[in-house]
Amino acid sequence: MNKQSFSVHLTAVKNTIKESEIKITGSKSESNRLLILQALYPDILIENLSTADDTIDLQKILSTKSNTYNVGHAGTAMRFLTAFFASNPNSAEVVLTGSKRMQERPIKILVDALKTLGADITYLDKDGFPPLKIKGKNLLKNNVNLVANISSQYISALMLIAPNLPQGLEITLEKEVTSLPYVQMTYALLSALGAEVSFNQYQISIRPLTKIKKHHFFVESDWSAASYFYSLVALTSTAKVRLNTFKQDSLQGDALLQQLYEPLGVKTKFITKNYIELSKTPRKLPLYFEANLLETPDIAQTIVVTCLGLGIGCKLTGLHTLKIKETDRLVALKNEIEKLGGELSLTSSSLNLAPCSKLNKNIQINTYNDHRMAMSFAPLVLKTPLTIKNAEVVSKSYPKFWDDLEKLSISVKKHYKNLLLK
Ligand SMILES: O=C(O)C1=C[C@@H](OP(=O)(O)O)[C@@H](O)[C@H](O)C1
Ligand SMILES: C=C(OP(=O)(O)O)C(=O)O
Repeated sequence: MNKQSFSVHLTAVKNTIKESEIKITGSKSESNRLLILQALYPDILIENLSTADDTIDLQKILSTKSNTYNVGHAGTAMRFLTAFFASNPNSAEVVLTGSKRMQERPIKILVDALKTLGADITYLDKDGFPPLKIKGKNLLKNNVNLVANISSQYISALMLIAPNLPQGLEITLEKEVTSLPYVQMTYALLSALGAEVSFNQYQISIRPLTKIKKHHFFVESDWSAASYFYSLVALTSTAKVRLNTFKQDSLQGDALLQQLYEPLGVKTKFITKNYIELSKTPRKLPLYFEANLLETPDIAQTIVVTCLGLGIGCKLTGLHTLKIKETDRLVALKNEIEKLGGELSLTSSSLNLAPCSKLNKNIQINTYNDHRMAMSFAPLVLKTPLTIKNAEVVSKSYPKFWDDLEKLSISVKKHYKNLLLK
């Protein structure tokens, strides 16, 4: 996990990228769900698994025997493994921990729910936060209430273990469900596997499953990763980028990019069953772009930075989960946008960007251990040269990001401490 740190200096011909084709890695959300399901039902075969650190680390943990496991920055791995270890009566006592930031990301709602079902979990440091000590048990109770407005990952974590529980599971959700498409993704994967599952607004019911129906799963590529190419195309004057492997009936909420970026001048076309082509359409931009991203929180940074580059205003709501992600993303955005000359005002669940006609030059962007801070600011290179610090953070979800950017004829110069390598 100790990667060598580097910054990247980005330059490009103004408003221009080369027409190109990019193979985006598998969805980390689909991959991480399928890895947990595969650990429960070993006959599952997975194709196009994500190469994200979050997925590779989860895969290693699931295939290694140890007393202590470290998930690094991976929220899904932390939440899914807590439920997995707690419900596995054959698992020895384990300690589950993560990065310094992971130890500040709340997990109490999930731990309380698992304890209600009979789990044996203790906090090793601060109450409500990792690290956790978990002793695996047979969870015999089969109904639980869960607060649903903080992180959908708690819901998915319980759903993933449910078909393997002796009595299945009934979950009653309280408060408005946040990041709903991720719960629907979990539901869809369980149904495809053959589980008897129902999901009616606040009630989820999953029956025990012994014999799976579907064995072979192909992971669609990651729409959140595709968002950076939407931003690049929006910031060019004319461009075409082809991305694969995507599906028209995606399980990923971030496929909404196709509609969200239309008013920002990006057209999406499925040119074959699995290839999309993004192209720039000449159109009058709105003065203000507005959207509620309650269901698609991971693309908030991409969108606000696109609007900054386009010189238009932006009002995004539904962002209350951003402050408990890899960093407080609202504060991080404000700091970096203001360095560039933009003006961003925040509430605890929304942001408002004022139209900005000119960006400051040669700014160094801090990334706060957040892959999405690095990747969302990179497209601004089409407007002004800039440096992204600690650029290695992208490997959390998209290790080849900087290589793929070079395919578009963007110059990416890596600076390792005192060494200039490329
Ligand atoms: O279940 C998942 O795969 C995810 C759910 C979302 O988290 P929240 O439900 O905490 O918003 C999302 O932000 C994260 O990147 C991946
Ligand atoms: C929030 C994210 O991931 P996680 O919560 O799984 O760490 C993300 O990838 O943007």
